[in-house]
Amino acid sequence: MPAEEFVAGWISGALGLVLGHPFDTVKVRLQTQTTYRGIVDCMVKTYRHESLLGFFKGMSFPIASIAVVNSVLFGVYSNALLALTATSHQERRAQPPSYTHVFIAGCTGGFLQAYCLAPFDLIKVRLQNQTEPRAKPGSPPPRYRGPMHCAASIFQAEGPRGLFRGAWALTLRDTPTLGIYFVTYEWLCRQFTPDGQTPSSGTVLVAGGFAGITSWVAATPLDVIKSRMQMAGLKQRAYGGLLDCMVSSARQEGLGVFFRGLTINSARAFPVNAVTFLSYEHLLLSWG
Ligand SMILES: C[N+](C)(C)CCCC[C@H](N)C(=O)O
Repeated sequence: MPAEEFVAGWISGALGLVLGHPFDTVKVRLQTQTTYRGIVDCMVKTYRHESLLGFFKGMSFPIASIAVVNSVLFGVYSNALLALTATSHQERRAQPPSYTHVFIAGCTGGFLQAYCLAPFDLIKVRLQNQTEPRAKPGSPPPRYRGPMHCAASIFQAEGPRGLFRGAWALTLRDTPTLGIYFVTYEWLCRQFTPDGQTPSSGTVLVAGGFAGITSWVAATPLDVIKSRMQMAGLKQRAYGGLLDCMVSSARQEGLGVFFRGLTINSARAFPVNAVTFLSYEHLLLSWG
């Protein structure tokens, strides 16, 4: 496996991520805080209090982790398909796997990547929710000084298990929805590509973008619960568990709570996943 291409894949994954991060910060804030009236209000307040930098809080860890998380997801997906259908990536255009196999392989990849993602995602969410402006003399410092300090504080206060707060909700969110992700991607590619041929770059971009949107739409209800459970360690409000978090959120805020961040999740998902799939396909093609 040539190293340059791995680096290229990581960079394009990272590019997608940087592009999507401001949307992600607004989403996390809308999901876990009640001070904002909507997307625009949240953007304006964030900009006023924290400048453009506010939108990029909590980004360094996801950038560092995307190499691991993406390789686990795509690596496990492809190897699960190999085990299920006995075809390698190159053979799959000529002998396309069934959608059931694609779904099972996607769920397997999703399940395993969720565990790699959990601690990074927790730290990201905690940092994104710090609304204090950057170090102004005289103002109280934010609780976490950065990702390492955040990880160390959680570890000290709660031990290693603390770093996996919300991991269950994350696994439940990602296992089925990554199955949906790969099924949507495969289905759209096959619609626009003559049998046996490799999909064009345009097709890959559109199919990747819509795969991202579809899976995020399906994932949003559990995404809200996941973010709330990750924040629960900090706020006074503690949930008895996943179900308790669902029920009490719905009771207090109505069923609409499960769709918080849906618009913004979808807007972010298109560019991020178009770029991710394009680099994935290009790398595999160039490795031959
Ligand atoms: C399964 N779920 C919808 C949660 C994520 C699927 C897309 C993953 C991609 N890295 C992204 O950040 O958009």
